[in-house]
Amino acid sequence: MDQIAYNQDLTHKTILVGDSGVGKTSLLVQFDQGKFIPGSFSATVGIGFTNKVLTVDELKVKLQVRETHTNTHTLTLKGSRAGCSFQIWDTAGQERFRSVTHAYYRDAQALLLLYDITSRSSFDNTRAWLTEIHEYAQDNIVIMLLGNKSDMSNKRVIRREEGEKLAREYGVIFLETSAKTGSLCVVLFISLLMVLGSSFSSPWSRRMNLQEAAVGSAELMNQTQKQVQLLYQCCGLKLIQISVKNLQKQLSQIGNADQRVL
Ligand SMILES: Nc1nc2c(ncn2[C@@H]2O[C@H](COP(=O)(O)OP(=O)(O)OP(=O)(O)O)[C@@H](O)[C@H]2O)c(=O)[nH]1
Repeated sequence: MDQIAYNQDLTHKTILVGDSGVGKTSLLVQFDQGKFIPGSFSATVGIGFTNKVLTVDELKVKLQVRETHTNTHTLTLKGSRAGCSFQIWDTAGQERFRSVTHAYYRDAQALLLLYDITSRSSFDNTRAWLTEIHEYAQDNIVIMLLGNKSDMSNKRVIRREEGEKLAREYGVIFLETSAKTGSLCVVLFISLLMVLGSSFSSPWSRRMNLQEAAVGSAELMNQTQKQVQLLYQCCGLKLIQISVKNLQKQLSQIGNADQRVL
């Protein structure tokens, strides 16, 4: 395994929050492993590491997911040339872990707030989450509101427009995702990294290539392209063009994952 040097001072932290059961862990696992594991995640026994390499604009980055205590995963992205690292923390949604979650807010640069499109209460609770976020997080934190489980259209109770409206009200980015199908999971995380990475000069802020396993059909890729454009418009960053053809080509070359479980 490559030894990748990075500067601890440039660590960017992202946290996933939202009610219990909305799919935070599933979304992170989908991004990390390109798969969906149905059923509830229980307490992780021991410590696991997964490493894999993907390419963002010719920059090789190493992903590291660290599973620690109950439902808490850390995903670390270490840029080999960028000299920075990104960590994505998955928090437990249950009330009893809330004080632990608060501690993570303080030094996070980005936050993914999830609700479940089949659960009215999880959507209603996002307002309370947002209040809490504003209380504990940094003022300039990047927030994304995510309506997860978009694959369950027959059980949908929250219309997309409701999510969009709430996001507009709070001035945050909105996307619907599915940890099951992988819909937008990859682009979501990569986009977030790009948003966070925009504070660095090249290569993070240049044109990017996506190389990941979780995105499927051409239709989804078209949708992905549109969503990325939307994200960048929302974030005030320059529009980044992603060639669907190039993306398809790269997706077919997947397979360089280096996975290890201790
Ligand atoms: N159909 C469908 N099911 C999902 C999706 N995401 C998560 N689930 C299911 O929803 C349940 C809860 O998912 P988790 O990922 O454990 O939710 P969580 O938000 O991490 O929950 P806590 O750790 O308790 O905060 C599991 O049974 C998942 O399989 C999705 O996108 N689609």
